[in-house]
Amino acid sequence: MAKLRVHEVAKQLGITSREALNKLEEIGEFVSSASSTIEPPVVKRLRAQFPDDAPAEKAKPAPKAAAKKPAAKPQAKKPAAPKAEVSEAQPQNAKPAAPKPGPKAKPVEAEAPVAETPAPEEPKAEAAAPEVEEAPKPAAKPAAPKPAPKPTAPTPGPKPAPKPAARPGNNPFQSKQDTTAPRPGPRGGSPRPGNNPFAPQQGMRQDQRGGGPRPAGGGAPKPGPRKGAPKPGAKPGAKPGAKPGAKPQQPRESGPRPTPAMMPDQIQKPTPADAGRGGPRRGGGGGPRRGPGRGSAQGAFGRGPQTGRRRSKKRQRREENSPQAPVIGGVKVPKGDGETVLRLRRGSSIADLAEKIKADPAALVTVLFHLGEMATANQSLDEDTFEVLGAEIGYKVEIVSPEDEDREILGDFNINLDAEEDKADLEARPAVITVMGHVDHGKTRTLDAIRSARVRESEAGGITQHIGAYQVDVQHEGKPRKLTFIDTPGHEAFTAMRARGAKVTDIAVLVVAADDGVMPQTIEALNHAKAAEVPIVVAINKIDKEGANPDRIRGELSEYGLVPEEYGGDTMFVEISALNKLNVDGLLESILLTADAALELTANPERGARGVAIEANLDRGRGPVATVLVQTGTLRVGDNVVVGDAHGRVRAMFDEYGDAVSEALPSRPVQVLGLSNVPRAGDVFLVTSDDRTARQIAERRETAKRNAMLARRRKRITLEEFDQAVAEGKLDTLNLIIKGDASGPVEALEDSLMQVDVGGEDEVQLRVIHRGVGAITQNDVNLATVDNAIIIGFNVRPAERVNEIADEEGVDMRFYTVIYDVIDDIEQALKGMLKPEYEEVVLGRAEVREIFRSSKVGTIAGSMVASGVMRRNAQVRLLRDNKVVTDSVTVSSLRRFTDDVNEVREGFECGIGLGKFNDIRQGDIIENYEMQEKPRV
Ligand SMILES: Nc1nc2c(ncn2[C@@H]2O[C@H](COP(=O)(O)OP(=O)(O)OP(=O)(O)O)[C@@H](O)[C@H]2O)c(=O)[nH]1
Repeated sequence: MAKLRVHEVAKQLGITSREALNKLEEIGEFVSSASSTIEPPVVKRLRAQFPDDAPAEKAKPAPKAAAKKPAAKPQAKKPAAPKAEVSEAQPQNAKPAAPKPGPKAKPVEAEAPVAETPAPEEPKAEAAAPEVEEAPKPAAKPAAPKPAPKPTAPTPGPKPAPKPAARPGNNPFQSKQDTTAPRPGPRGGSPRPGNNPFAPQQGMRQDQRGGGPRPAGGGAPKPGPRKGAPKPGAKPGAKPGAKPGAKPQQPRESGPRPTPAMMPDQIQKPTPADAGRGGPRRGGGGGPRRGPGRGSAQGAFGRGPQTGRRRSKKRQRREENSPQAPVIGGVKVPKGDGETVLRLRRGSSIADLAEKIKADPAALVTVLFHLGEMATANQSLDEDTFEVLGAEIGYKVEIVSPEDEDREILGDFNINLDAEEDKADLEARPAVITVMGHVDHGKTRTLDAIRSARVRESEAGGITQHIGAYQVDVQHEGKPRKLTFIDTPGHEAFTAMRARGAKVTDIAVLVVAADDGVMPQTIEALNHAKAAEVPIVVAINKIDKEGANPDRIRGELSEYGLVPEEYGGDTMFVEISALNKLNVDGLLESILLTADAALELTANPERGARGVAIEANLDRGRGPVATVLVQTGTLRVGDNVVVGDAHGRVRAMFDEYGDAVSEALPSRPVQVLGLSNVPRAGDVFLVTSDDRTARQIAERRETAKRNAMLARRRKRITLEEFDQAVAEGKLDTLNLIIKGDASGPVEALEDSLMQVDVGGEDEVQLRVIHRGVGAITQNDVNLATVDNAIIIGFNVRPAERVNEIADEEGVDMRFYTVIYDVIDDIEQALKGMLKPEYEEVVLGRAEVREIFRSSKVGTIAGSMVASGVMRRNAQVRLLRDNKVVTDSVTVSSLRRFTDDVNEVREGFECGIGLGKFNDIRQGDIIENYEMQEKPRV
């Protein structure tokens, strides 16, 4: 029988084509245009919508049309499945239920009774509905249009191969089977789409479209309502011939459990759709006609079609209201706008991130998994991982620096270390000085000379204790002044404290032996002081020695930017003999003059003390003992203090003479007893209002420290990333530390580097912040840590344990034996050309055995992994007859059966999607490869 077109039917009904189309859509039929043909059952239903014409229609196709579409529509309309694939799969199942019988009147009748059986199941379907609603809506719409084409399909086979599909489900590449066996599937569930790795996507979908599904689903359900409903019991046995036994069950199976192998989501999703809509409609096409049995089932779940529609709208609304709930890696996570910054502490876990964005940690774990990283929800992640994860879900994740973190901790206790002091409260404080210089140039002796020359009268000649620092009295311009010396010579302690963010030193005294001249560690110390922007006073020592040549020192240091005042510069050079205590006063005076000229040293003594721990140890008798340098405020016995992660009440304080003191003013070093444990040098200490606060701060710091240990240390700059850092505005200077086996090559290297063309004026700068001879030491790493420098080792290696420290700190150390290689690398890094070298590594090959098309994911290559492994997101080269068809695509989807997987190993079948690239054919070879970074030699 010729099928009618929409406009023809419209004409018969005396309505416009538009109205007809609208009505069709309203009843769940999607027809693309007025010239589209529609199936007789649909015609009938359409006519039924216009009662006046009812009689006329009955005369026509009424009998067979029965109730095909209704069932189908519901599914179609419903977004049902979260994944398009699934939603499509359903229709299949649904339709199959009522295979082809539809067209024939008899089968329909036979189904009637059957239809009733399904009813009870509907409830279940409904129950499942919520889950379905959770599913991403997007799929819904796409699915809907598909139903339209079906009208044509129904006709095809009156009786879909009864038991055609001989368990196609067992075929991993079922699509084919699907195409042929779509109808059978619905029935007894013979198709077993669940076993088809590609079922959700292609096979099933296509089937659906093919029309098989619909007719089936539609046919089955309707029959019930129309014919069956009125006289439920009458027909049951009537037409069993068609497949009596089978049909009754089909309707149910169609949705809920198509096949045992089917995935749960597939099973559940379809069900609701079918039940919600199909059920009711079938049941009676409306309350009134409904048969008793059915009525009851429907009654429990609302009014069929309407319920479904209402839910659909609700879902739609929800969808619109939460447009930021994308599906990433198959899970739903709230999506950020790409700008929102999330600040996380070091050592934070996925659970912490999830809490901030109110997401399900498990979902984030899945997203991360799809990004190629595996982590549990409570595992600490490093900065890079958070960055990648954040980018994926639309957030900028920032890991707070240790300094910021501490600031935040203190902020929680209303303590602000950066708060400006009221100028009126500020009073002058003594300068704090560190003595640095090359080995054996006399640092210790200089400190001794100062100490012994300036100790308090009563202590003259007496023994002072080493507590890490001491204070001396000086008469300057007729006024008594004080100076505080850090009693640990060398820049190691200085750098270590600086690396911890503590700024202790106000002035550096650079000791240079007049008989030896400027040596590597002289420069090293000089660089450290410069990096810390600390003014320098040069003590030219050992002038008593023969061969002492102070002017040579002045000249040499001028080359390093320390120009003596007498040469027109602003650095004070003082000639001393530490051994003979010669001109120690001159040195002290120069220090004071420099302090007065270059610095404004003030502090507010009238407040709770704050400062830095200079050194600490565990004393067998006294417990933890820490020397702290008060930087502001006054520390008193009885104060509650917190130093790093140690806390306690100051039980007693001692000065450098071993005398007990009751209070310490700014710049005063004192030994403190009463702490809970031993702090580290460089830890900040502060007085708190009560012991509870001190304890809580200490605990928070301890936790932060532990977290930091757990998380991998943040990466500092590497040569390869330098251009990126410049591009991002994070850096404009490439700091280098050069260590070599001899001073000659080091100097030559530095000279050459200085000649490197660094580009235009506003381009980047190259700065050698330190150079030296010998192994790379912890100091070098410390300096690199502080100044974000890269260490160049020229014919030298790191000293013991330094490798680990550099690794922990994320410091990039590079080793060379050829000077030109260094120049080359630096040059390229400056030009942004120093890209890591990569080499291609083939991961595996797969043979394409079947091709499946899916409207959602495009072409899927049903393949067998012939060797190696297929990995999701890895690059792919597609070979056809050994010729490369493309090598610029990646594995965008990888499935084993219905599961998304990250990799599939040799000997297993899988479905491979190459994104938008669809030119895949049977027999093609998919070569999976990745570019791996080649270690530089
Ligand atoms: N003649 C003379 N010898 C000095 C003078 N200052 C220090 N020395 C000697 O130089 C040697 C090293 O002095 P230290 O003070 O230990 O030198 P340092 O820089 O502290 O050495 P390290 O701690 O090893 O880095 C000692 O033997 C001192 O006696 C000086 O002014 N004149």
